[in-house]
Amino acid sequence: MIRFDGVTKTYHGNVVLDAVDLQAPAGAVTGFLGPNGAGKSTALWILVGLAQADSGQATIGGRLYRSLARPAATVGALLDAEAFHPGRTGRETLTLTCLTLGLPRRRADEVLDLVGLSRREGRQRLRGYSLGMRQRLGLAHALLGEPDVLVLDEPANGLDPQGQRWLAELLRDQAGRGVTVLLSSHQLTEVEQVADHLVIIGAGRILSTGATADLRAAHGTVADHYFALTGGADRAASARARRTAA
Ligand SMILES: Nc1ncnc2c1ncn2[C@@H]1O[C@H](COP(=O)(O)OP(=O)(O)OP(=O)(O)O)[C@@H](O)[C@H]1O
Repeated sequence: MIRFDGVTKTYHGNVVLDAVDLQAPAGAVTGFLGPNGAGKSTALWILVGLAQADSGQATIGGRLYRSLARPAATVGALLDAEAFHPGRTGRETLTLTCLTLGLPRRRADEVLDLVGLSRREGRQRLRGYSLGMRQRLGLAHALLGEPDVLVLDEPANGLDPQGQRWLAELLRDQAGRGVTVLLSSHQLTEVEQVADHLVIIGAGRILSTGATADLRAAHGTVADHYFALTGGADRAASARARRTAA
């Protein structure tokens, strides 16, 4: 279970997250939707201890990330598929993390299989990977420690339609095993199909939360609901930017 309670974050006087409350339950996929600059990545960075909240807290199973006893077995994160060294092969990248975490080297091959990267692709250097292959490697990396919680920032970026379908099945399978999946994305239709719950954020504020089926029943399509909410959030963001510039 992931919880945000009153998380506020300011960068250079701009409020990027404004008293954000959010819950992502275990055994479910929670889609985290919002326009560019809404604060999704900042929220995920705070959750995994890469950025500090000014106030409030984000917890995993009731604990701050930094106080988790076994962080890699608890949380798998894919925040930036470009973060790995381009000169290493996919398998080397995974094996290095296995060694760091005390996992058997064979786990690297297991997760390569799980994300559909072949042995030959595993031996390729990352500078030769397509964006879709890098996303798959990032997912493999997140899955190494068989975590209870998956935190994924735009994992479908660069995946072709088959890749997106595969990702949806992987996430449903993980949720079916009791994993908490928090998935940020811009891809409304794809997220709507995979997510049990949706959280919509705009200009740093939570605009809507609920079960996907309930939001659909109440608002027609999730896309209609999203655009009705975030059109206003865009205007709020522009107004704030103008105030900051003035
Ligand atoms: N390290 C930082 N320093 C200053 N401002 C930052 C920093 N990180 C994020 N921001 C600002 O915080 C706001 C929210 O950015 P964030 O990346 O969290 O949004 P997002 O919803 O993930 O957007 P996108 O969908 O484009 O990835 C933006 O205005 C961004 O410029």
